Amino acid sequence: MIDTIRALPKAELHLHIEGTLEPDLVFALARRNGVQLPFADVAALSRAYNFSDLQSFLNLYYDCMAVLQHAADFEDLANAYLARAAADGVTHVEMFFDPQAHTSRGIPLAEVIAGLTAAITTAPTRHGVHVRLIACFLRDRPADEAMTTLEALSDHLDIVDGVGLDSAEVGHPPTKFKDVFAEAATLGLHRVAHAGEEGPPAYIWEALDVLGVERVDHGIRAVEDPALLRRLATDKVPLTVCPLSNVRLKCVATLKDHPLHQLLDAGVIATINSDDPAYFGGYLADNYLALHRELGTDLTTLQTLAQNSLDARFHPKGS
Ligand code: HPA
Ligand SMILES: [Zn+2]
Repeated sequence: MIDTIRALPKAELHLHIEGTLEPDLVFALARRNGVQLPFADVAALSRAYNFSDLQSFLNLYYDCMAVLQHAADFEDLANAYLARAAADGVTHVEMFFDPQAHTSRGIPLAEVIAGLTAAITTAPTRHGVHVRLIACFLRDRPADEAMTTLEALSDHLDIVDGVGLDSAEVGHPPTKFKDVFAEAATLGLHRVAHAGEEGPPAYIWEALDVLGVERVDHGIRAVEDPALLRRLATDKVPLTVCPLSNVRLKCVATLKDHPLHQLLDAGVIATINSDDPAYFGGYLADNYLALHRELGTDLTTLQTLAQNSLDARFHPKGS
């Protein structure tokens, strides 16, 4: 089955490049950059991958980023991910990155973008993968900081063509970023937002109605609201669902409890994605395989999910 899954052409539309930082690369980059880590070795770090919720993951996710210092680190990180994605049959990635997680540590935005750009421009020939960037604002930081970040991003619209919203969801509703997303729309940027991962269905409505998002990241709590399911289905707003992430962050108790099939039965366009694969126990094909094994998702449905991911791209021709 894994070979059949890998052979399906697919897009990855919900992937945080910082979430592809594997423990061995954390230690290699720490050595290269002289960064002191609070973990003795790879095994000790791996043992910390036992999360109770989104925040417990975010704490480790931000800590590990300390090793990302120079453009070459971001380039190596992206190349390592793209090699794995290509092996999984990924042909197109709309890749998230978190500018403020780096600028707040004193790493210039230009350094981050230079490294990612180096990997992205060689990706079609090196990995057979087309890549675009979506810059996510950290929703637990002030909205005016997001606006300043957007201004800085406006110098890089050749490679960044969308904005998103991530980090700690509950207590930080989409409306907080109304003005930032309005400005992003004026700049011609695509708009997405994490909503309904831990937060309530009301946050998904806000993402749609206040931020004008074209896709919803996660969105699984839409199953609690029949009117919202009808809205997503009628307006054909894709959800970027991340099954292994939802289990690891305890948004669902087990994969058997995952609402994917309810979403599909309601006519919602769902796609499958790996979110932060280094932290959540699997890359894209692992997510498809886990659905098949544990949720009973049949091959026809897996094919539909893969096709949905291609249809939900912002850049259908891979440009
Ligand atoms: O799944 C996520 N949710 C919110 N913020 C994030 N930042 C990286 N991954 C995530
Ligand atoms: Zn995410």
